Amino acid sequence: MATPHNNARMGDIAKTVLMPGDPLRVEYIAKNYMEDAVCFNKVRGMLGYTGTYKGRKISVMGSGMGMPSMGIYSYELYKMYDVDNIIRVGSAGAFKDDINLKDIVIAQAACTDSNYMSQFKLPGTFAPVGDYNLISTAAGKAEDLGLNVRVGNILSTDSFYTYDPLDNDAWKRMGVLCVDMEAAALYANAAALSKKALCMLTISDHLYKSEKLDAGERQEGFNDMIKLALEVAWTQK
Ligand SMILES: O=P(O)(O)O[C@H]1O[C@H](CO)[C@@H](O)[C@H]1O
Ligand SMILES: O=c1cc[nH]c(=O)[nH]1
Repeated sequence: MATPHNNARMGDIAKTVLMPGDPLRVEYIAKNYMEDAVCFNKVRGMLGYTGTYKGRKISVMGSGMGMPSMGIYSYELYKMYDVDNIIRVGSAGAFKDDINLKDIVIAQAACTDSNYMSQFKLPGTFAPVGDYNLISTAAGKAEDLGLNVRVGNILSTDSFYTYDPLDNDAWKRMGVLCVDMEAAALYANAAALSKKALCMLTISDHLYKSEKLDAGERQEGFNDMIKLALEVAWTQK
């Protein structure tokens, strides 16, 4: 049962899917961390692989960039392919001064400047939150692996380039740790479809220190986060 964006058949995709924005990060994870990885999707270059990690079936698929793209791919995985858990493994720009390049942030919740939530027709403001079980499992596994992670509030924005730097200042003042472009849509879809989601991010840019990773480091420099996400995925049935 293919969709307009995914060629996989029912059963090709595991119950837990790791989801980076970049499809080349998908290939990197499949080839370096999974055994017997088989490609289930190439439509639009949005690669998807299923393989095993420590004997457990796990998939990895790209989301593309931005809330509409994450909205499509996560909806189809949850609704059409009966996926239970999506773990986003993304990159982010840091707001807080005590966060540095390559640090890992676990998104407890995701604020947004996007109109994505309007489709749910709520009589107020929705707070997109990660699944508590996945968050606490990730925090515990990070400790086991000796990784120093931050758990907190993030921003999912529609605009990578900010015309008014004061916008970032306002989020920073509210204790928001960093910015990505997809977590809020993922958390909202999980809530709407009674599924589970977690977003973890490696800091690729610091928006107040003018520091950034290059394209190669963005594609392949996220090994600690990938290991952490796989360890969390491994705990899920
Ligand atoms: O590295 P990924 O997972 O794509 O995440 C971040 O990088 C992209 C912007 O460069 C956006 O998708 C943002 O959320
Ligand atoms: O969304 C993102 C991702 C990485 N760096 C940023 O500044 N923003």
